[in-house]
Amino acid sequence: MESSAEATQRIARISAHLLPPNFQVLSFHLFSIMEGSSILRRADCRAKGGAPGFKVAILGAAGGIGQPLAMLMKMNPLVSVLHLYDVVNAPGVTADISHMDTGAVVRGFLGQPQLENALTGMDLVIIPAGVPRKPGMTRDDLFNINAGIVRTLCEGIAKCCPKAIVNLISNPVNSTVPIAAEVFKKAGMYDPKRLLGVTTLDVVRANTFVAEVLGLDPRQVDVPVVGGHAGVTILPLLSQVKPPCKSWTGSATLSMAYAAVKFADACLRGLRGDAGVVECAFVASEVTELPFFATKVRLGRNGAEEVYQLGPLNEYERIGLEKAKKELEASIQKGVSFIRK
Ligand SMILES: NC(=O)C1=CN([C@@H]2O[C@H](COP(=O)(O)OP(=O)(O)OC[C@H]3O[C@@H](n4cnc5c(N)ncnc54)[C@H](O)[C@@H]3O)[C@@H](O)[C@H]2O)C=CC1
Ligand SMILES: O=C([O-])CC(=O)C(=O)O
Repeated sequence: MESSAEATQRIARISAHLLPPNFQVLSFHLFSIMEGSSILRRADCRAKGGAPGFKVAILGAAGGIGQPLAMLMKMNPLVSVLHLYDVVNAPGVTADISHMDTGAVVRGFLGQPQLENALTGMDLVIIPAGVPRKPGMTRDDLFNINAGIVRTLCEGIAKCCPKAIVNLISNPVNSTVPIAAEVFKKAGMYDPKRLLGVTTLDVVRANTFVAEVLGLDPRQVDVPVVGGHAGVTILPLLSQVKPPCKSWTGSATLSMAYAAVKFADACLRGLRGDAGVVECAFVASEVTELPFFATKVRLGRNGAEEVYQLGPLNEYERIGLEKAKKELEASIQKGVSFIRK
């Protein structure tokens, strides 16, 4: 099989035939630099021609969600710099993604000693780091491992990019968001608008399933999903589905990466100043008596600039809401106590 070095030389030879003579020298020069250099050098080469845009870091970038998420963010025209951090395999994933001929410059960061460099200067930090569920586990079973991981990563954010918008994917989201909030409070930089638990997968799923039942294009369906992101706390408001209607395993990685990108893109459009960017997210909230709750939020230059009320609920949804709040309260408290203990 052709090695990557051989492939690079072959592409260089072909390009040289296709390019005008003055570009041929440049082409060989560039390819020899690329082949002999480190991953970081490759990224720096491209940085000179990099597109304007936002700086985004993915923490846990080598995982089941992290890899497709990194690929999709590399394709996002709003991203100029993409930092890929993980405790394993970050260089390999970075090398692979960096060969995509899109505008964003990609840089890889491996292990705790490189966390601060990964985070410095970032506008948006997306966190899919941590262990996923295995069959038979609840999301809360992940708490013991993921709570510590999220704490460490958020301490890094507090130090290196305190103004960044944070999209938290690691489960259990109902507890990891309160953990992040407590870490940020301790560091004296907590801004509730900038911390968002990603519940987009619930919306994406609800849109897809409802569209299937109604025979519609899922892109035309909008199901608000409120509450939180676990069991009974996930409350789709089917009475508020748009367009209005009369009737009605392992852990996700690819659809979650899609959902994470949909949400991150909305955050970046908000940062850019676009009007009317609205998504569901698990945020600090006064919509119920609980300190955090997932509802529709309007995303702007400062993050979640407006948190929307629930709107009218039917009887079924009101009962669901009470169940959701009970479980959510315990999960939030568990996260808060983890840091305050
Ligand atoms: N919010 C949501 O809707 C969803 C959340 N999830 C959650 O996302 C998380 C990740 O899931 P997968 O990607 O499938 O898991 P995975 O195990 O495939 O990937 C996790 C990655 O995190 C890395 N990691 C572990 N400790 C780290 C640390 N201290 N710093 C940086 N990276 C670290 C691992 O090396 C691995 O590459 C899980 O907690 C899962 O439950 C999954 C699906 C949906
Ligand atoms: O179920 C899991 O463990 C992963 C997750 O949050 C989801 O797929 O909604």
